[in-house]
Amino acid sequence: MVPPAKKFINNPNDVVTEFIEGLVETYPGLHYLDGLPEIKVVLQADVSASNYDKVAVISGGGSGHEPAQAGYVGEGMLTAAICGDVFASPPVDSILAGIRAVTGPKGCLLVVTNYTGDRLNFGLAAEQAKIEGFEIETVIVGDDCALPPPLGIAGRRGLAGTILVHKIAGAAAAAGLSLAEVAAEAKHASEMVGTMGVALSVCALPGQVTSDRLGPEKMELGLGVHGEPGAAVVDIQPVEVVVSHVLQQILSPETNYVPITRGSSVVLMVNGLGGTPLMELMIAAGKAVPKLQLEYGLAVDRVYTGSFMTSLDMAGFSISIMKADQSILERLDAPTKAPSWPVGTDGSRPPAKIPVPLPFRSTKNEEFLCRPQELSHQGKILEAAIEAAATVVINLKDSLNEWDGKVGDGDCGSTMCRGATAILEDMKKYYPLNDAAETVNEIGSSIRRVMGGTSGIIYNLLCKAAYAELKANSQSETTPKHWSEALKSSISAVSKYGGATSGYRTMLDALIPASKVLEEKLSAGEDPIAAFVLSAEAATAGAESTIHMKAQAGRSSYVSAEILASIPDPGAMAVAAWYSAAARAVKEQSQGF
Ligand SMILES: Nc1ncnc2c1ncn2[C@@H]1O[C@H](COP(=O)(O)OP(=O)(O)O)[C@@H](O)[C@H]1O
Ligand SMILES: O=C[C@H](O)COP(=O)(O)O
Ligand SMILES: [Mg+2]
Ligand SMILES: [Mn+2]
Repeated sequence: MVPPAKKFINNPNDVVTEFIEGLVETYPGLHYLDGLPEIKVVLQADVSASNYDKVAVISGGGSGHEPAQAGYVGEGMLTAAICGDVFASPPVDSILAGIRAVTGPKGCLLVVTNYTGDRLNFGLAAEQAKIEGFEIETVIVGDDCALPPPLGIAGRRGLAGTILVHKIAGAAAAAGLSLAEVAAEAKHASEMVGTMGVALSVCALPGQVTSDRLGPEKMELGLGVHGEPGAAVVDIQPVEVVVSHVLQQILSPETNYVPITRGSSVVLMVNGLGGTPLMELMIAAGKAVPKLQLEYGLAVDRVYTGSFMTSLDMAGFSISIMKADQSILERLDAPTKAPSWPVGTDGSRPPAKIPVPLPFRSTKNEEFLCRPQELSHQGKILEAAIEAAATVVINLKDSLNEWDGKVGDGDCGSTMCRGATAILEDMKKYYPLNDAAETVNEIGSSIRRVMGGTSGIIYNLLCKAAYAELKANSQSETTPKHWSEALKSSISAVSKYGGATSGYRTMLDALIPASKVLEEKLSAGEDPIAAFVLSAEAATAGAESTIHMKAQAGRSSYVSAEILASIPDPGAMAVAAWYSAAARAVKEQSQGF
């Protein structure tokens, strides 16, 4: 057994919480929303929703990119940062807690990196916040220039250019502008910046074994900040050659990702990915500036070199180039107290914890929900199915992480395991198991509480749609036909929001065949349990068939076909596992009667 990567950590599950604890001790101008362990929000110490007379600027995303995003919280930059687990976007409830904590009457701008998980979790949180009466605008940043168009529905990744967007939005908000004006400046900035990354090594996730995909002689060009494979693997070159290649890729007139032409003014950011010494970053910056000036005819007005948005301990860097005008330069130069923006900062002691503004489980749920004293026949079957499904997901954690490490960012198993563990705990406490619809709703709220990432929000959507369908149609008893309809409507919801369908190499490639077989067999009058078991076989076959699919959604869409060709989609394999375990459990449980 290869041991996990060596790290200065305690429990790998606690790294984000313990990072924030250290951060707020270090920078007294920052506070940590206290009270609920799942909610990891860092905010400006002196801001509360009731007294805030500026537009709040909120960002966030998966952790592992420190100092992004929490290190950019401070007057003149972000008002709050929502921290997800490592490489997994934060769940909806955390984002909502952050919005509620800092948003005043002028509203809130969400600056979101373009990842499926972030887009959907922040998107749903924005919808909910609007219902609660908040003014919300969202700007999505996708500055990656590594891959040429056409890109799948995942689009361009949000990379270090996002930090420049934060600064511009934060300065515009500090200047007293309205929400529409701040959003317009942020959107404009996001359209002016392009980024590309390179790396010598792959990052090591806390508690996981490090992959040695590159070996001693190779480097990767065009990668993101999550360790997923880059666009190309090449022999190591001198940094000067690497810099030339990166500049050419960003400024390519073919992709035309940024409207920079001879004579333009630009801002340069050379960003370390966590494991690159400042010496090497400065060498890269020193080569990039004269190339931009002499070879591309650009005026380089500002240079920022340092580690601004990392990928844990990855040895690598990215270069971002933003087309600058007077207004952008003024925003970048405006003062800020954000500790990780490269200027001085101050703050008032002592650091304190302040409570999360609103409980995320409504009091209605807390008062009225409890596990029934006596389970009905259906309740027992449901309990056995949930228990089996959750247990198998927990047991599959390492395999899912390993697959996701090859075709994604290595967190799928950890995210799924977190959800499954919460489901088992909450089920014992308060799932109303005799009511199938309400139980599905509660599974959704367990997921919403602890599970971020793409899989978190997708399962959240699945549960919401299934609940609505079951609630509308299964008044007294939930029949197999109701379940089949609920599955169909959850799949439609996931397709609607996530944009993927059959053949895109996602969990839908397990869910859709399962749903079809279930519906067909039930309509043909097949015994419902046999139909469930047959549909589980279809889920498994569907999941395995993803090995041969090109990825058109999610993070795998950045990964080359050769790498994908030997690995199944982790999300689909997870579905096959829990769905099959549930079918087996239902069969066994029913035979017991
Ligand atoms: N648009 C989408 N619709 C449905 N499922 C998706 C979509 N994008 C990705 N997925 C699923 O999510 C899984 C990855 O989950 P996870 O690792 O939690 O998220 P992330 O890739 O954001 O880190 C993939 O294996 C795939 O099955
Ligand atoms: O750190 C990663 C991103 O912010 C989260 O994206 P994801 O949830 O889609 O993996
Ligand atoms: Mg992730
Ligand atoms: Mn992942």
